[in-house]
Amino acid sequence: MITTTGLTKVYQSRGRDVTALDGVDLHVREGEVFGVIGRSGAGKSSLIRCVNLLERPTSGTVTVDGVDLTALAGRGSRAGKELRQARSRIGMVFQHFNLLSSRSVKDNIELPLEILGVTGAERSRRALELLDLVGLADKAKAYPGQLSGGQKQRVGIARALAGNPKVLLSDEATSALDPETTRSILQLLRDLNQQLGLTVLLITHEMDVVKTVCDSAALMRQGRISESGTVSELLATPGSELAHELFPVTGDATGPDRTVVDVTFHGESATQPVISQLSRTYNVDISILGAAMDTVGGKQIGRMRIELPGRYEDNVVPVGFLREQGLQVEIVEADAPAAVPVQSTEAQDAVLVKETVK
Ligand SMILES: Nc1ncnc2c1ncn2[C@@H]1O[C@H](COP(=O)(O)OP(=O)(O)OP(=O)(O)O)[C@@H](O)[C@H]1O
Repeated sequence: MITTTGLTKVYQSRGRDVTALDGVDLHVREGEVFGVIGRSGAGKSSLIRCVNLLERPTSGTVTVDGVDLTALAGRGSRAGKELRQARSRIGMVFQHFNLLSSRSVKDNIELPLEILGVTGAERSRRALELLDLVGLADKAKAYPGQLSGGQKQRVGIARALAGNPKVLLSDEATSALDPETTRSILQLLRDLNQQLGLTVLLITHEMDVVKTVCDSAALMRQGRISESGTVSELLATPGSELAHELFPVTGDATGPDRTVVDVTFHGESATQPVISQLSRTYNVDISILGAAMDTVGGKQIGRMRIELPGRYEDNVVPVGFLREQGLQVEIVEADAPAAVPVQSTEAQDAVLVKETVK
């Protein structure tokens, strides 16, 4: 639904170039909630603003629902109209809501429809329908100043949906809200995604947002996407930073000559009693050093750090058993908190582990 290729944005600031986006390739599938996470200054806002051409990319392309927006930009007044039409199929929600304080809630929602030239009666019908959809049917006549932050954001979301968009862009939509209101707004985005088949691209600096609502995620750093994929793919990627942030586990070996293993459970494997099977099959005592279990997109996913007696060389077979159960397995280096990715074959395992585990 959204594809960017080689997206680059260079700002001119006080006579020097600031590269905010440095060749971003992004692929957001139809109907998914896709989160881009990164620290302040990573380029997230630039990315989302380039996706709907609020900001003109320096180079690269943006395609939304099959339309190359970058080709429409800058082609004079006719192309401007095409671009405006394409943009009306992309809703945007802002961190600080951007509501007009002098207009009622209903009139705020009608604004984009006015710009699109929709008739008064139709505008009114649509605004009331949208207010109902976001749970604010009784606030049509209220003014933004009379609403809570969460209610303002609901109005912002209703306004973003006025043009019947297929895509919703969310620029830190919950950053100004308290945790409980954040949850309710994320739930609303999820409901809209499912009810309307809406594709949602959101940017955030909060891992909890990704965990709560996203099907897929990308990590952004210094204007680049350093990793991306569905949550399941990320969890299955050895050494994935996002996976570790989503499911942090800690715990040190209880002594020398121990094998510490991070095991990730998702899908079917999450409900199988693999640890007790492992213990019984190989007559090995297993200690749990740390664990994080959660539900993501309705699926149970989790990560556990376990310890087996003996060095890795003594545990190649039990570790292989875990892999055969469909689990993602990473051997943890003795002194480092982060897991060391282990390659697929046992021979590679041994080499890598010898290099990293003393
Ligand atoms: N209009 C601008 N002019 C000059 N530099 C800019 C402009 N907008 C952004 N930048 C710079 O581009 C880089 C990326 O900024 P951007 O706002 O996209 O990051 P971000 O990840 O959204 O950060 P934040 O969460 O703090 O908004 C930063 O170095 C920023 O200072």
